[in-house]
Amino acid sequence: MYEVKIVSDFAAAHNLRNFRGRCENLHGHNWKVEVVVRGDRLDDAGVLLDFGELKQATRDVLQLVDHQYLNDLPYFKERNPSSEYIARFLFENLSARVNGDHRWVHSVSAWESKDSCATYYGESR
Ligand SMILES: Nc1nc2c(c(=O)[nH]1)N=C([C@H](O)[C@H](O)COP(=O)(O)OP(=O)(O)OP(=O)(O)O)CN2
Ligand SMILES: [Zn+2]
Repeated sequence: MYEVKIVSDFAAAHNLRNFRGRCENLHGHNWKVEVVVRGDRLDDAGVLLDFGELKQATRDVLQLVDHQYLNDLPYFKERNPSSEYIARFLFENLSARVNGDHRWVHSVSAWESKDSCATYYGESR
């Protein structure tokens, strides 16, 4: 099994509904995002997935959330824009772009601060 990982980031505002305390108020974070892709076969160049391609796919997906008020996005109308659900949103959108027969998005981690992170792994693999 092979694994590649890239990191990226985005900035956004949110507030957490039904959350006890100050996070119910409008505020923002600079999220750091880690994307892990796994697979069992390398291409003719000996790579699982070009880092550049993965970074570009990640940037494309991050455009959906960067500098947005996350609560306004349809995905977060019924789900709180917690780091857990943000990681899941990114995972689902990236999987649609990156997954193939021999490689798949394994996890997406959303670091809300330098010491707090949530990770989504998906359900099928
Ligand atoms: N599991 C999760 N816990 C929390 C989330 C989350 O997405 N998943 N989000 C928040 C809020 O976004 C909040 O903005 C975090 O605020 P902060 O004050 O930084 O949180 P802490 O209390 O952990 O900060 P310390 O200053 O380090 O105590 C909260 N929780
Ligand atoms: Zn927050």
